[in-house]
Amino acid sequence: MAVTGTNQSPPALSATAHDGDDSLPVVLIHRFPTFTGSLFPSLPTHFRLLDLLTTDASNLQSASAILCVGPPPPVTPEFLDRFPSLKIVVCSSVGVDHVDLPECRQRGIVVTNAGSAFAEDVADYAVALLIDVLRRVSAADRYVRAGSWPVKGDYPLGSKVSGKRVGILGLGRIGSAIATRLAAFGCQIRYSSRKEKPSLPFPFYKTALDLAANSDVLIACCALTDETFHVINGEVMTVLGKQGVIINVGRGSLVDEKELVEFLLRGDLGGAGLDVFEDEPHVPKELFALDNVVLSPHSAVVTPESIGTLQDVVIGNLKAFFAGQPLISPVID
Ligand SMILES: O=CC(=O)O
Repeated sequence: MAVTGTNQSPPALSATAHDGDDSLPVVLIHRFPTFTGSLFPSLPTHFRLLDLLTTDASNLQSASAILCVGPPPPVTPEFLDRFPSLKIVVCSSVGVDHVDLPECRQRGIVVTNAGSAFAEDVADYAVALLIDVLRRVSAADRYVRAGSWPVKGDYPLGSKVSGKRVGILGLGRIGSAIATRLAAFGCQIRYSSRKEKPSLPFPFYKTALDLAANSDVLIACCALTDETFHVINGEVMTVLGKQGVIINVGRGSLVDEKELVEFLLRGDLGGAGLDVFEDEPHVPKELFALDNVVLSPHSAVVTPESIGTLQDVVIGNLKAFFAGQPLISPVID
């Protein structure tokens, strides 16, 4: 999961990247050209920020730290070749699928992510999407706004949330926060994760297929890796069944989007709540007409209230690195 989606700007950030005090440690900012937002307000107090898009590359050979804001364009081997002294890539997102982790590991470059800075925000949003799809909140809102209520009468009933078997794909910080919330709603939680977590009271299923076969709703919130690419495929959708619902707050490519569109168009799935897509910001147009689908522009990620925590994590990781201390949220170290 991303501080932002693939190319969105985080909200409410307020100091632009700039050269600063020469005595401060240098941090290179890696961002999309379209990122017109600004950086965390107190970042320039601690570091001299050099924007990769506006700084002469020949000045950057000795830089040891990069801050990815976004996520930005992919951090590939070719990108890393430009920075021979690089030792750390700090990401403001939870998801780090834009970073070639094996390559970083091989080069001895550590990578950090946003840790738990906005796990609650994403979990809240996943629950919102689930309730919206099942109880048809957005669709009913459209019905009222279109003036249909007095003309066509009552809107069709939605489906009960309590009691639903909810399969969570990825029981990390976000998945766990979703589980806590939905358990309080009376849902029956089960999960699939890289590893079983025996201390948790929820049933564990080894594969997405087994999880889907035992769930009414599948929530994707795991990291996107080679192993989880299209982990929700046609076979998984088939066993989830005609009433089954898919919620995705992770990455678009966790779900085979073409298959998903086909299943929804044929009525072979009950619905979907999608905050992420395979080719953001482009969303399959076929979904626009479907009232059992809730679409959202990679908005689950963070709230202004969580930006302060995110800033602490980002700055904390950079400070720890320059001080030779343990990192706060290493993904590889
Ligand atoms: O999508 C959001 C994130 O990875 O932080």
